[in-house]
Amino acid sequence: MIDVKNLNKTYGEKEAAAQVLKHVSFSLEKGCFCSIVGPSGSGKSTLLNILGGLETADSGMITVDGAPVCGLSSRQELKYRREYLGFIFQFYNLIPNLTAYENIKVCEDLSSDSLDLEELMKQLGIWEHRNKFPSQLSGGQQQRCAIARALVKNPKILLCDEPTGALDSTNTKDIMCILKEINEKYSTTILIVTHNDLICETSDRILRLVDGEIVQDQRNDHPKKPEDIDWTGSEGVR
Ligand SMILES: Nc1ncnc2c1ncn2[C@@H]1O[C@H](COP(=O)(O)OP(=O)(O)OP(=O)(O)O)[C@@H](O)[C@H]1O
Repeated sequence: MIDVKNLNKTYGEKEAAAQVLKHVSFSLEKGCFCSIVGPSGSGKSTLLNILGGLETADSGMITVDGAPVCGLSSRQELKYRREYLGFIFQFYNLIPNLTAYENIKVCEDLSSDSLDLEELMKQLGIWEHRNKFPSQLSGGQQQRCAIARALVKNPKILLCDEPTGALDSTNTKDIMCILKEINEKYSTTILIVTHNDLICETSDRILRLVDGEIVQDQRNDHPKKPEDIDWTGSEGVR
């Protein structure tokens, strides 16, 4: 479903130039649950942002369902993002002066093929908090809202940048269970940038980046269920 070929990205110029992605290539099939791991500064977020059209690569090719998604016009790029992509970030990025419900509703309105908002909020356990503003919600509740916002338009690909990084172990477990459930129920392809090795254990694919290069591309034929993992001690691990 996602094909990445020979992706390169350099920040800065001349002496200050730093190549942060080097000849990155991989393919992911539809419904894959993939962890992207590696040391700080290895290029994980840059890769995710390029896949999400938030940044551009210097060279290389990305195709999704056989269609190129690099070098699109702004109109085509908007269409790609609307139809294909949902984003989840470490710090939720909810709009502070909208209620939980309104934060999700604005994204529902973007799609012609959206999921049922009330059902989704109930599934995520946040329906009773629908009239609260983000500042009145706990971190776990805010992240559930952010997940609902990303999911309501029924994206084919969910890009998650350290989604449990700000959460305690109980919420980490809950959020991982939700992401797995979504992956299985809707065959959503999920990519998670993380420093948490336990998340790798739940994934069926693990890409490891070091200094902008993929040094390991591993399949895991027996991913663990998040509910079977003891997440104690992994709180705050991004
Ligand atoms: N906009 C930018 N301009 C210049 N350099 C950048 C920019 N964004 C990222 N970098 C640099 O690119 C490198 C890769 O950054 P990136 O955020 O992709 O790493 P990461 O693996 O996600 O790190 P972390 O695990 O700490 O979040 C880093 O050295 C970073 O300083």
